[in-house]
Amino acid sequence: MLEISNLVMRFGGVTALDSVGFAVADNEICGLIGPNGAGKTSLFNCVTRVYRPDEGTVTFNGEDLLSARRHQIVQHGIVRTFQNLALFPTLSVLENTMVGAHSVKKPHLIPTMLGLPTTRKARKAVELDAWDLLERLDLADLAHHPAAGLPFGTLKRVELARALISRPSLLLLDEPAGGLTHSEVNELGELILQLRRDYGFSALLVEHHMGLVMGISDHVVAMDFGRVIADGSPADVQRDPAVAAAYLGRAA
Ligand SMILES: Nc1ncnc2c1ncn2[C@@H]1O[C@H](COP(=O)(O)OP(=O)(O)OP(=O)(O)O)[C@@H](O)[C@H]1O
Repeated sequence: MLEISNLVMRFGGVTALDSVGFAVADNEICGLIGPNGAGKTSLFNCVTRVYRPDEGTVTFNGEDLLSARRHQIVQHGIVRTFQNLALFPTLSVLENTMVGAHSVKKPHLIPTMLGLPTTRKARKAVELDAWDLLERLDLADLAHHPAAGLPFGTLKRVELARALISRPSLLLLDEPAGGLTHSEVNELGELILQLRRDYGFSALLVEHHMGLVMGISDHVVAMDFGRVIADGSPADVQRDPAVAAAYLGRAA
């Protein structure tokens, strides 16, 4: 589904990505790990067209993603969540969820939310869909609560709802476990697996929490200094001496 090949990204003298290549299959959760500075965020930013790589190709279902513009990525069925969340604090949980539908099929939704005229029927359909997701994510009781003031773990679920309303075929999850407690991380892992069963998507999961990555990934790619140093099953990558050396090297 997603194929990354020979990707090179340089920032002045720093080579953030050095001939990176790997693939994510349909309906697969692919964990992307590596110590700080390994190049994970740069890779995410190339796939979502925030950055334009210097060399290499990224294709999604056979289509060249690098020729797409940044705002077109979502139309390819690719949606990303953010490490530090990217919700609108004054909008309600329901409205934040509905915003996710805007960029794909309903470009008129934002004017609706701002009180400008648009088709009421279209808004209603998106709202019903949002309610379904909120029920599914145990957020329905908070639907009219503003995002501001809600616990971090709850906001992470709101972000998932917003990502899923566009029914992505590829979800890019940027450190979803960051800031969560141990039990919240376990619940999040279960939730991601359940949501994949219910909605069907592939995911590329950048994560430092090894328990989560190894627990839910079908396949793990490890990076260090901009290169892929291991690519295989969670068990194989965990046992790989190059991976252990990369983490120990950084810790020393
Ligand atoms: N915009 C930028 N300008 C200059 N250098 C950058 C930029 N973005 C990343 N880099 C450099 O590229 C390398 C890879 O960084 P990147 O953020 O992709 O790593 P990472 O694996 O996501 O790290 P972390 O786990 O800490 O988020 C690092 O050396 C970093 O300093």
